[in-house]
Amino acid sequence: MRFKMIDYIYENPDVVRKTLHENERDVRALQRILKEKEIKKVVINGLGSSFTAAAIAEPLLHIHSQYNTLIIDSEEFIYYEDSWIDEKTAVISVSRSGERGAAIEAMHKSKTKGAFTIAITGVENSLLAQSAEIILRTHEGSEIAFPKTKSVSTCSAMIMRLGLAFAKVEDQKAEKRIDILESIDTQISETINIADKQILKILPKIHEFTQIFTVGTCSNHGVALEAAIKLQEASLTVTRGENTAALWVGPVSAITDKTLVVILIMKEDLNLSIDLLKMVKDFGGTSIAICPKTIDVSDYSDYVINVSDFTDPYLAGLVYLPVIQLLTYYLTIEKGLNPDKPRATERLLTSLLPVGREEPG
Ligand SMILES: O=P(O)(O)OC[C@H]1O[C@](O)(CO)[C@@H](O)[C@@H]1O
Repeated sequence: MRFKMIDYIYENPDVVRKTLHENERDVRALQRILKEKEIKKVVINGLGSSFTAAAIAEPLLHIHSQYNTLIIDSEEFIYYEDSWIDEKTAVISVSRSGERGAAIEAMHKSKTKGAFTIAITGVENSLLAQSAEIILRTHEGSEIAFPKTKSVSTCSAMIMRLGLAFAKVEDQKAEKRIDILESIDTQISETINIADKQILKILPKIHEFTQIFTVGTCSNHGVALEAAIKLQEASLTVTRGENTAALWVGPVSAITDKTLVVILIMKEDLNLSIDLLKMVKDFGGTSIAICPKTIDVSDYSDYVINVSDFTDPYLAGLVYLPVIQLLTYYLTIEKGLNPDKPRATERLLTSLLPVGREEPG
């Protein structure tokens, strides 16, 4: 049986390109508004995958945005609102559905404190969209699968674009990255085509692990966090997402022969990743390295899945993300589970949706 999730994963390149293209004018307008309002701080919040979409873009925001930036889970808004939210703050709430209580509440509270509010959402008439001053709509189209894939990519690309828009005029590197981002859909597409075949080849050997660790650095740290959400939501496999170094300094001790470690590797973290791969072997675990063909870790890793040759660590998360999505899809169906509607869907939605609201398709 073919599930919707795999089609959605294949739509990634198109919907990322469309989202960036359709919002370009609004992004430039927003750039001016933030200047006029003399904004000093930006607070980005979301829940679950919408939070990890922001986490993937976070390193880029930290190096380019001229505004002090805080990225938090919407449920943690209460800890920061007194010191971060005022009339010089832009609050960006991210929610594909636009129907998550905490993200909407963060927006309402921000408004009462005079902050400027922006929604990144896929649904134009959602509660979140209704409560924001500016809406940046993601263009993933319909996504009925409960564990989201293409909309995580569109939200992340949108936040990356904003991070670059918030750069100072003289920031030449930001200009270059805008160009790279504009054509990143081809790298995403190439990656999906390569990785899909490679995952299918190794699937019989990797589907029985009961514990998974996913790790990466820079934008791939956010991808590792997203992998933990996705793999648990869909395949029901206990998964921990970490920064590569954070797994290496201690938690690596929990690895056993039941553990699969998925390491997202770039040239910047190659040495660290090789050290970790060696440790995984010493502790009896099994590893998958996700990296471009230009990086050869076949001596250290049990399996390798390739991404396209992409060399920007701040944008790379968008290129590595579909590999995690494909891995989730195949591990889920291999277990005989339905990736579009995991068993907890109804129960979770009852507590996630505001009263009287429905999950958009
Ligand atoms: O982007 P949204 O619609 O706010 O959803 C956030 C989270 O809610 C879910 O849709 C359900 O938990 C997750 O898949 C997602 O991570």
